[in-house]
Order: sequence, then C-alpha cells, then structure tokens
Amino acid sequence: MMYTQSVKYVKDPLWAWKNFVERGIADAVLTRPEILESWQRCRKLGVNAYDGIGKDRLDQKELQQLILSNSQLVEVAKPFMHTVYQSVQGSGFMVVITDKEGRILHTCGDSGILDKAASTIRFIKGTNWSEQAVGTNAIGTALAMNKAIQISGSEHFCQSHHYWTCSGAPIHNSLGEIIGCFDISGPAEYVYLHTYGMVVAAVEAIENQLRKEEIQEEKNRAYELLSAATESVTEGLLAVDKEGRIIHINPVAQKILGLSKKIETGQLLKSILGPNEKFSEMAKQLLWKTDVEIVQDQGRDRIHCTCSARPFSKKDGSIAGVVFTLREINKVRRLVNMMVGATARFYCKDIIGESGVMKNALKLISVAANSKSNVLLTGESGTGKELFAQAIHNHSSRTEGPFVAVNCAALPRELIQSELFGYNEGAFTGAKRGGNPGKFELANEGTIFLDEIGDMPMELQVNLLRVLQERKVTRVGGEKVIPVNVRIIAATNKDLKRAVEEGRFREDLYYRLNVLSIQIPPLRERGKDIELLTIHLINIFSENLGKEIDGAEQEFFEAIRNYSWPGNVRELQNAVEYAMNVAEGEYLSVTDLPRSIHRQPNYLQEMGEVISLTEIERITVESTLTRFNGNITKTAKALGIGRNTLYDKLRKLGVRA
Ligand SMILES: Nc1ncnc2c1ncn2[C@@H]1O[C@H](COP(=O)(O)OP(=O)(O)OP(=O)(O)O)[C@@H](O)[C@H]1O
Repeated sequence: MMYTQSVKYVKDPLWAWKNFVERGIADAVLTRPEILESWQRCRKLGVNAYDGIGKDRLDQKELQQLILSNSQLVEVAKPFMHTVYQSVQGSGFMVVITDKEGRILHTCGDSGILDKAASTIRFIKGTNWSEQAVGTNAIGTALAMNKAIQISGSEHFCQSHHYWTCSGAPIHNSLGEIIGCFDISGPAEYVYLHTYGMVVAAVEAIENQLRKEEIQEEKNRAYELLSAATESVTEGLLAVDKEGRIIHINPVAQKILGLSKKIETGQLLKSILGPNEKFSEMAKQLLWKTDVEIVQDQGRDRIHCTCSARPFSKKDGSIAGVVFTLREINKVRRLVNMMVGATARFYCKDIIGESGVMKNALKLISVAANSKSNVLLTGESGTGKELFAQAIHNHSSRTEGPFVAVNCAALPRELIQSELFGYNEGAFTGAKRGGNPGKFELANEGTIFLDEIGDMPMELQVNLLRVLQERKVTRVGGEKVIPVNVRIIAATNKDLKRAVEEGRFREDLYYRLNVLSIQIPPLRERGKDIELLTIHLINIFSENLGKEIDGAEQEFFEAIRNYSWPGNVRELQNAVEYAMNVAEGEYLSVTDLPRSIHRQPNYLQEMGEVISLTEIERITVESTLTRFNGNITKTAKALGIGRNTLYDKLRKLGVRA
C-alpha cells in the first residue's frame, strides 16, 4: 500500500500542489525549493489558488503610455521575440515581454494560442502577470527571484494555469537593474527544456543590444557636449586626421578660414582650401607647435592667422590626427592699427565698377598687390585713389601691417617734415615731451599712402627721396637713424610729368614713385558704372539714414547720365546723399537732386528753357560747393573770389553751404 501510495505520489505532482493549497503541507521532496518559496509568497500575498485570471489590466490609453515609457526595451526586444517565435512557430507557443513589474508590453505567437491565453486566463497586453496578481508563473517568479526559471503545469500556484508551461528570464540594464522580463509560454504537455535555453539566450542578446545602444547614446551625448563646448569658445578649432580630412571644425575656425558653406566631416581640407593649404602639411608632421603664422589665399581674400597644433592619439597610442587652435591675426593687428588710426577698410570687392576702363584698373590692383614696388595712382579728385590704395594694401603681404594715409596738400609746409619723419623732444617750440614718431615710423611693416604728392614742396622732396633710397628716417632734431620697412603708394590728381618738365617736381623722385602706375578713370568715362554706383549708394544710404528708398525714377538716371561729374564718385556720393535726405517718395525723383545737377545749362538748353543770370550764378555756386564737399576756401578759390564774397553770394542766392 505504502509502495502504491508512493508510486502515485511520484507520478502525480498535482498531489503536492493540493497538499500545499488545501492542507498547507509543503512537500520539499516533490516540489523544487524555488517553487515552494514562491507558493509561500503567494499565500502570504493572499493569492486565490483557484483563480489566476488576469484582472489587473490597463485600459488602452494607459497601455500606450506604458509602452511609450518602455519604448527602448520594446523596440530592442521585438526583433528577438520574432526570431524566437519563428523557431517555435506552429508548436502552440507564444513569446511575451513585460515591464519590470510584470505587466505585458508585447506578445507574438500562433493565433490559436494567443486566443486561448486571452480567453481562458486573460494573458494579454496590459495585464499584470506578477506573482501578486496571478500567483507563481515564469514571469512573476523570475522577476521576484531575479533569475531565469521554467514553471510547468501544477507548479503554477493558480489552478487555471496548470494547462501551461512557461519559461521566463529578467532583463537588466547596464547597471544590473531589472527593466523587464522575457517569456515563452505554451501548453504544459509540450514542455521542453530548450525553451528555457532560448529565453536565456534571447535575454542575453537583448541586454547586449541595449548596452550597445547605451554606448552609442553615450557617444552621441559626448559628441553633442563637445560640439556645444567648441562652439562656445572664441578661438577657432580644427581637428584633422593624418590624411588632412576634417574630423571637427567649429564656427570660429570656419569664419577665420573664410568658409561659408556647411563643412562635412571627412572632407579633405585641400578640396576646401585649395591645394596650397598649410594645415595638412602640419598635420602630417605630427608635431606640437605654438603660434605659427599662417598666410592662406582664399579666393579674393588672404587669411592671416596664428595657429597652434596639438597631435592626439588613438587608444593604442598611435597618432590619430592634429587639433589646430586658430586666432585671426588681422583682427588683432587691425584692432591695434585702428587704435592708432592706421587701418585700411577697403578690398577689391568694395570697388564698384564693371566698365571696361575700370576692369583694366582693377586688374592692375592685383598686379600691384602681388608686387613689392612703389605705386603711383593718378586720377581726378574723388575718383577713388585712396580706395585703390587701401585695396592694394589689403591684398598685399603687408595686410596685417598698418596703412597710414598722409594728405601732403593738407599739411602746413612747415609741419610736413616733422609729420613724415617725426621729431625729438625740444626739436622746436611746442614739441611734445618725449618727441613723436613720424608717419613713416608708424607705417613700419605696412604701407604709407602719400596723397596729393604733387603738392609736396620741392625742398622736402629730396628728404623723401632719401628715405626711399635708404629706407631709414632721422627725426627732426635727432641724430639716430631709424630703419623703416615701408611700401609707398603715392597719388596725385595733377599731371606729375608736366610738373617734372616745369621743374616743380623732382625727376628722380618721380621715377622712384612711378614704378607701377595705375590711372583711375574719371566717372564721366565710366558709362554704366554711374548707374551701378548710384544703386550701390542708394542701398548704403537707405541703411545709414534708416530711409526706405527702393530706387530712382527714369528721369533721375537720365539726369545723372547727362551730368559730367567734375567731382567724380565723391560728388555722386554727395548728390545721392542729398537726394536721399530730401526725397519724400519711395523712389528718388530728378527733383530730389541738387539743382546744380538736374538743371545744368546743357540739360536746360535741350528743353529750350531760358534761364536768368542769377539762376546761372546759383547753379554755378551750388555745383562748385558740391564738388568741393562744402569746403568754402576751395570753392571760393575755384570760383576766383574771396571767402567773404562767397559768403555774401550764398546769403543773397539763398544757398546753404
Ligand atoms: N569705384 C568705387 N566704388 C565705390 N566707392 C567708390 C569708388 N570710387 C570712389 N568711391 C568712394 O568715393 C569717395 C572718394 O574716393 P577717394 O577718397 O578714394 O577718392 P580720391 O581719388 O582719393 O579723392 P581725392 O583726390 O579728393 O583725395 C570715397 O568715399 C570712396 O569710398
């Protein structure tokens, strides 16, 4: 009897479940310890062994939210669930993942088994499958034990689960925290040990994938942090590999290098900066360098910067590339030059002009910029001689040095010497303590622009010639010889050749200065440039004056084309500024121009109008004033009258100076 009983005991594990549930007897021989422990937990939690139907279920909205907050787990696990399901497909199994509490997030399986699980025990998405909710089961118990487990038939605490076998394993994040559970469930009659193995393998694969994604995210975060950090520094940063491919470039470096387009990593620096770029060469040398000066041609501009190089290595110690730190020199030096009033603002791109004569003159700017010789600019007043001189300086190798402009005609005769060459303390009454450097000293390493050189007194021309020959100056009242490295650009609106012939200008000085000569054409010979310049000026003044003027009427353009512009671009500038100030409409009209321009005699004659002598006088005075920029002395001189007479006339004619 005992034997029969013991055979029955062994063959019917249900007996152990009944003994526990109905009589409270724990059979440690027949029941695995982890199952017994789970049953004991279930009893303590008050789980009904005759129930097991999933009652704690989320509604659709709550389920969506839960899936969203576990989206990474779901997205990573789904392909693995699918792979596992494919290998058990048709055998009545289903695959499930839950969140860390045991709530079902996703299922896949044969439709028959999914239906059965739903209709018999409500084993469906959104249901809580923890031990507390439905007793001992692979999901709830694996989560409670933090260990993989297979549970079959009457090992389940709830009777309604005895039909099932399930294998579950907890899923962990990289910190070892439980984030979910992976489970395979099916009919208990098909219990296979390998489903347990599949669950363990799937969880390992999911955890690996999650770790990979975490590492990638970590990398992305680090990259974003690096980008934010490099974007906030005031220096340019450029990282390149040994082949000269860009690894990283910050906006300041892009600006210093004059790169406006978006730069992709992996691009070769040579393809962006041209074959002569210097960085790739430095990157190849893999040396630490500090504050090396780099001069780089970039289109029409020339980039000057200081650059420090720091090689960086890979994990294995081999050099991966170089990080360059860039600082714009031009800016620093220009700032200093600006403080001493010695900067050139204009480049070729600022010179407006597309007429043939201007194109030729512009070509010569490049020739002059690339040469070391002195330059003589000739052209009428206001044609842009200083503009040309600045552009030559800015495109030359001296661009980072000072640009010092001296108007020889504006300097009182007795001061020219000390202005140009400087003076020592006590050189003359009123001399500053400590003396003063002259323009040549201030222009050292840069360019000196000697405007209106034709007005330089004969006795000083010889001193200038000496400086040109010896490249040294001696201050007034001093003995020390100071070496100067200065390039000279001289300009004149006079016929210097005739001045030489007439003995007013030294021939030797003329030839010294006139090595490269550029003749700037008068505005009246520049055809379509007059309109181009007018449009350019309207745009500039619209911005400066804060006035919205969109252009000019046809008659306006006719009038400016008909006028002869003795004061050239400067006069045009004044006329457009005047018109912009008086204009009331959206477009400049011919009547907005100074009367001297829109009512000049030729123009009126064409219209057959007769004008009075007073009117002619007014027009002449107005146009001369405009030409000389409102300068009373020059206007009076040009009209051949005294300053007081001019004031009288202005009053009588009602003309404002
Ligand atoms: N081609 C041009 N494009 C744009 N602006 C110009 C051009 N030519 C001259 N200008 C402008 O006209 C004005 C007069 O030019 P600039 O002072 O260079 O002439 P200049 O020949 O040196 O005159 P001056 O002989 O009286 O010293 C400046 O404001 C200059 O910017």
